[in-house]
Amino acid sequence: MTDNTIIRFEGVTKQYDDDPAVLDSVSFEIERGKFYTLLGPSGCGKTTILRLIAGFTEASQGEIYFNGKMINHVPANERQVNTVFQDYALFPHLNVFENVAFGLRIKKMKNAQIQQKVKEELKFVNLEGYETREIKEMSGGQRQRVAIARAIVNEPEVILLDEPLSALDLKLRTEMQYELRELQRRLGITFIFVTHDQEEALAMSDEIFVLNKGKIQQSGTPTDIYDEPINRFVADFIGESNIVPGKMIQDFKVEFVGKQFECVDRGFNPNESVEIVIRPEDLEITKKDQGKLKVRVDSQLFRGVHYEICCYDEAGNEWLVHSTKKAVVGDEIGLYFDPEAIHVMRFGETEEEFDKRLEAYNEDGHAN
Ligand SMILES: Nc1ncnc2c1ncn2[C@@H]1O[C@H](COP(=O)(O)OP(=O)(O)OP(=O)(O)O)[C@@H](O)[C@H]1O
Repeated sequence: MTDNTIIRFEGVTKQYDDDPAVLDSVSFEIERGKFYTLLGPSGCGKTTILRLIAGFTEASQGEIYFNGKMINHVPANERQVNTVFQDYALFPHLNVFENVAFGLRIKKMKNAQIQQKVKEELKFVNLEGYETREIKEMSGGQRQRVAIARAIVNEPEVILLDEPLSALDLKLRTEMQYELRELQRRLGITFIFVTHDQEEALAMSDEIFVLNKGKIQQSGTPTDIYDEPINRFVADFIGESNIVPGKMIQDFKVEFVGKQFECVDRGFNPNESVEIVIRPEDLEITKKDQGKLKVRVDSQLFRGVHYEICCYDEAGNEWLVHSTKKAVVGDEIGLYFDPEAIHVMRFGETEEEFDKRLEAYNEDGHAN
């Protein structure tokens, strides 16, 4: 734990009745002032983590700390957190000003002070002049900003955001991603953001926790997680991946599709079975005899920036390639990749073991 830790989960389990645990002994730390994202498929437990932090539900086991103090039994209204919900949960019968002022009125703040604070926050989220507007007269993006103003007016130490952008269309969603990130930087407070959209998570976060089935699969910066996924689930969930079975012959030598390749990984047992990941953008198309692998082009789609080319090797593995070069469906072509493009994953490795192996590897001067 560092001095900068604001929230800490220690072996937190959440279980309803006799059902399987929704969260299964989850431990993590959240540092002050950073943008965190909880990322994972529907039902993996993201919202449950937010609800536990906010105090809307209690842990079945384990401890939750806020600023070093155990808060398992502290009621929601005494916690220094505010939540922005997916549907914003604005009050439709109150105008913009009163929606933002709501929390301050409950705290019985003086009217003059409320006027000043609400005005300030509305300016902060670019809604100056909208004070008397009805909520139904506001667009999706504007409602979003009202919800954020309502959360920050209480000066919480942490803001929890539960899929706040999911109701917006793609263009507005992208705009709001920039806006939210910028807002977090200006405010300097901790944001914990929930999404099942991996691109959104990669674009916005300082740190990502990837969840599946009630467990944190991997935590790290967007580049850590993209470049060094810990297992098949993470590799598949974060971006598109080619994943094939392989064998680690010895340090820096791996075998897959019946061939041996130079790689940059080490620390495995000789001939250990592994899984290999190569990202589609790390594969280059060559003439059929000039690549490291021979494949047949099965289909091709133009995606604007690149072609998405689907190929199969002789063993029947699918290879997805992102290339600015066009291929011909039915042709045999070669695929070239650098040793650094090969990422080797160990079966059943825990995050701790994975981090240790990576650390040892980086200390040896093989940092990438
Ligand atoms: N009150 C409850 N009683 C029983 N089961 C619940 C309750 N609340 C949530 N669950 C279950 O807990 C699991 C995790 O739910 P949670 O809302 O945390 O998932 P999520 O990752 O946020 O999913 P989504 O992206 O769909 O919102 C789900 O299987 C859900 O059905």
